[in-house]
Amino acid sequence: MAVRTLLGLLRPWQQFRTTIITLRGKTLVEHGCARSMSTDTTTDNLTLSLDSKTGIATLEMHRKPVNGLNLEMLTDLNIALEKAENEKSCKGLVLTSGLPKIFSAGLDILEMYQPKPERLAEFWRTLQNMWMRLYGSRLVTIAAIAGHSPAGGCLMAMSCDYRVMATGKYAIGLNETLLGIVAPFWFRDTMVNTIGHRETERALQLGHLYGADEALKVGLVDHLCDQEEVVKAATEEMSRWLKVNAVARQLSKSAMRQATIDKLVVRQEQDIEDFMTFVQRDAVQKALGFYLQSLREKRG
Ligand SMILES: CCCCCCCCC/C=C/C(=O)SCCNC(=O)CCNC(=O)[C@H](O)C(C)(C)COP(=O)(O)OP(=O)(O)OC[C@H]1O[C@@H](n2cnc3c(N)ncnc32)[C@H](O)[C@@H]1OP(=O)(O)O
Repeated sequence: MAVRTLLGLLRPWQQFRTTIITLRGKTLVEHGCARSMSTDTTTDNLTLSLDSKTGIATLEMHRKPVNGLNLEMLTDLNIALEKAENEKSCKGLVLTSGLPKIFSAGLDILEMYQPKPERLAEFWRTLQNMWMRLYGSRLVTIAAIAGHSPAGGCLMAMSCDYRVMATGKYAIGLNETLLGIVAPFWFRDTMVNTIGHRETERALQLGHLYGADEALKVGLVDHLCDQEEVVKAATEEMSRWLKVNAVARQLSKSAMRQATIDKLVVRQEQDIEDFMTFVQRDAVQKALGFYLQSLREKRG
């Protein structure tokens, strides 16, 4: 009972580790690595490694074919982010992809199409927790985007402190309306905080996917470079951020972001209910089915 009361005082994402272990009984494959201070972490979906000299961790997503965010991938992301956060020597995190031409295709649509209600709720809660953890991280977070980054992929990138994107034919943005769905309020808030109200309003209604040049112009990304240079450029930028007094920087970040996170904290359960009601509507299921079909047909 005492433990329960104590857990109740913690923020949802602080409770997460306990939840994962209790609900999913999931353990990660861990192995020592010469580069890391303690251990590196590899799962089917990602690798987390820490450079002990610089204090910079790299979180590389590699869930084939497109880094679609399903429940297991989101769970791994939460565990990896918590691990980096808790490692005292870790100061910054580069979020990137090990797959060619893809940062992340966003949410795995199969999680939302013909879903099982229990899993659907857990999926959404795990996504909420991942966003709160990443957006509110004490670490300097930089997204190294060397590929497409629609919807949930764009959310992850926007949740970082800085974005480096590859020049080329890649697209980034919140394209939910193209699927016949609606970006939830905390996706929208994150975009407003990144590129401003008017540009977000336009982008959301149109489901606009920005090319790299246009994304730079509106401030959706901060720097462009060649595909091969993306991680290097992110790491170089990181060293500039790490020169700033960490406490002052963290307090400034929190002053800018905490109110946005708190909006979801107080509405987390309602948001899960809203999501479940919306996604299970016949019209939405139909639209998702058409969209999946169009993706498959594109391949021929
Ligand atoms: C009130 C509150 C309300 C709340 C209401 C609900 C709010 C929900 C918010 C939603 C957020 C989201 O992120 S929704 C997800 C949005 N994501 C997208 O629209 C991306 C769709 N994908 C693409 O555009 C492309 O795949 C892209 C990423 C550019 C890569 O193109 P490529 O040519 O390299 O690859 P493809 O051949 O297209 O894809 C390879 C395979 O991966 C599959 N695939 C691609 N993206 C996928 C995806 N997101 N989920 C599942 N599967 C996907 C394809 O079907 C193919 O499957 P096979 O043919 O079987 O091999």
